[in-house]
Amino acid sequence: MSLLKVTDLHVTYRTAEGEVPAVRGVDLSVAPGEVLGVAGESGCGKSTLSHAVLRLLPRAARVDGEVLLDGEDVFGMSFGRLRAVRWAEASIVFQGALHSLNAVRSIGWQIAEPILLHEPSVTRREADRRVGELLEQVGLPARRASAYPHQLSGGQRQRVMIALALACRPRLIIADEPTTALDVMVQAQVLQLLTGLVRDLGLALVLISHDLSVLGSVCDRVAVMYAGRLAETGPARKVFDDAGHPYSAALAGAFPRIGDPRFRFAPRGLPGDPPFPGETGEGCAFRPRCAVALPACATTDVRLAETSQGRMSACLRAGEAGLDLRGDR
Ligand SMILES: Nc1ncnc2c1ncn2[C@@H]1O[C@H](COP(=O)(O)OP(=O)(O)OP(=O)(O)O)[C@@H](O)[C@H]1O
Repeated sequence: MSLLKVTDLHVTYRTAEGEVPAVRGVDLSVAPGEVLGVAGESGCGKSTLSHAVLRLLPRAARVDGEVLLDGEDVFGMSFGRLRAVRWAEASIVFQGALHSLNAVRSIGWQIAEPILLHEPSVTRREADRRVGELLEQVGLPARRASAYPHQLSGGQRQRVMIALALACRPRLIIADEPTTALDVMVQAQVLQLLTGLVRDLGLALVLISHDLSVLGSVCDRVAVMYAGRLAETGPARKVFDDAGHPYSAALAGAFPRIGDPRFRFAPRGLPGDPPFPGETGEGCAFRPRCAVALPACATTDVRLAETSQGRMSACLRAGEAGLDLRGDR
């Protein structure tokens, strides 16, 4: 059974310039103990999707569709229930969270705060004990609780963010680009730690990143997003190694990895930019940047469909024998 189930989610921002359809019909599910990656370039709607799941969007956002958290309808919850659910059942690590720790409070104080707020029966002493345990779980000595954020390295602060996300023992964690500010080695360590904890504790994790190679190595499944829709979903490693959509193929080739024979010469990069929401036009939104587009792609609105067991793609050419979806760019 899914812990998180998103069905036909649409999010449109109302702005002075008009409507911005940021998410256009997304279906996702995540099971306990599973790590789902959501990949895509900036502006594809990843953050909007993750904020919609916990109803954290601004008032100007119109939301349609259904989000079930452990079977409970998130959009139908009272505000009281919603407050109880955030942190305690689902927590989110925001993009740029590394800089959002309070500079004048010890990290122990900051981790204890949500515990004391959400669990009124917990005493200060019990909260401090849990803070120590949480720090050790993320590989920091319990005595570091008295440290201030400036006394920690970027990687250590990121571990604190993970301890914070785990503080109220949620069943779902959403992490939006949690390690982008870190160097590659520390990034890998922190993601291994986060995904390891999630699997050991039987939680569900939605990990958002523009870097498909990172997701390919730490996630169970990935969903690749383009222009507010899913372009492809499938087992993470398979999508990275053998993409079933030209956009995933381009993303997989866009980030060099040492030792990977695909990058013997140079990463291929991806020319152009994603379309502005609302300016996707007719046909496939990726078509103007696609190296293998056919004339039919200009008029056919291809929806996500199964291409093989456990894999789905929204490309007319998916599954065509012998075709390299990266094309001859
Ligand atoms: N509050 C808002 N009002 C209007 N448009 C918005 C708002 N927030 C986001 N958008 C637009 O919605 C689209 C999707 O943005 P979103 O932040 O969800 O994408 P993203 O893939 O997470 O990118 P990034 O990694 O840069 O955050 C973008 O075109 C963005 O400009």
